[in-house]
Amino acid sequence: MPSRISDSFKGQSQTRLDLNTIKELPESHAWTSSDDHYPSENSCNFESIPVIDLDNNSNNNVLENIGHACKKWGAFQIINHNVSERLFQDIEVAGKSLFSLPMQQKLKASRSPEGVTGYGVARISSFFSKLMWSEGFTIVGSPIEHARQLWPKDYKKFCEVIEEYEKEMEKLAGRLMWLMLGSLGITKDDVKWAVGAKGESKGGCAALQLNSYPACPDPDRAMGLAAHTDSTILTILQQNNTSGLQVFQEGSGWVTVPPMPGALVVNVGDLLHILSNGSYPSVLHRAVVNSTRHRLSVAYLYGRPSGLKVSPLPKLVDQRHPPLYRAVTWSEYLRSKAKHFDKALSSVRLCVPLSGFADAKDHDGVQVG
Ligand SMILES: O=C(O)CCC(=O)C(=O)O
Ligand SMILES: [Fe+2]
Repeated sequence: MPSRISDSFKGQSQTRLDLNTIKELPESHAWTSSDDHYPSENSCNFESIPVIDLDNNSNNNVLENIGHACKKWGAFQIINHNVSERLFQDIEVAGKSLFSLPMQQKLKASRSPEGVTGYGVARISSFFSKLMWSEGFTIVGSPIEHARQLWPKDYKKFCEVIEEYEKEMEKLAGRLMWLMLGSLGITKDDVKWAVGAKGESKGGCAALQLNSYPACPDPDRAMGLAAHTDSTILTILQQNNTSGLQVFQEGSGWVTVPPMPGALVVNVGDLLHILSNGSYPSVLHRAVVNSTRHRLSVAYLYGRPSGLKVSPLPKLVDQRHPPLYRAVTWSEYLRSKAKHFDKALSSVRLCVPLSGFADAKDHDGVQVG
């Protein structure tokens, strides 16, 4: 078992296999039905996560809809979020230009064994015996260092797009956090650490994760990204008009989140589950692959400055609702995740709610990333 978060990033050499050119699924990537959450396990498509219109002028009840979605699903899609279609196109072009580079070039920007950023296999790979059908690139802040290694003469456009995308996502993530907390009756007065001296939202700490899933010769036996929850407050995902994301719902199993042009997927992460004192489930999700289309996804992973403690918000705690988790800093939680993986939440848990979890389940026993 790895003991530090960086340990879970190891395994760079496996990325030398170029998934874009392989014609037959190698044994190393062939999941078997004895694996937890086998890729072709039944998925249900009747009902999926709600779509919420963020347009301030529309008459819908945004707070109520968001609260309901967070409690029932831990995820929802948003439209009218004010992020331009042009920026979606730009980030897609930037991601595709990165992943279509020759393998030798991509490896120049490899995540180092101690590092967090750069090119490599899925961060959760070390917890599984089979490899995943994907490659990724993680960015925190400016990507300039790695971009220079990838395109020594021509890295500026990539950096500009990434930085613009990060800026837009930071604004949107702050807005979403207050909406998600707001529907629990939490205001800025209740969360002093998230508000600056002038009442503005203090920026969180975030990472941008580009994921590439090449078309796969045997998609029923391959896994794009195995089941996990995010160690974030919330995640905002763009899934480039190609289906692949699935969320787990007790009773329904794996539910496909259909791509909608221009929409973004928002999901609750482990830190918001803790802040909400268990009211919001941090949804278990995964990405499956297909035989014809390359899929790119862009995840904005929104957390907290690493030294700040996160604990159940006092307003959500009373005699009938004792605090379910102890206070943890983001960095402490990430270390716990790297070590305990699917048991990270229970490693900081104080007790189980009297009524059981509001969410589908406690995540013990399933893979969490
Ligand atoms: O590609 C997807 O649909 C999911 C990506 C994801 O879950 C992640 O990057 O954490
Ligand atoms: Fe995720």
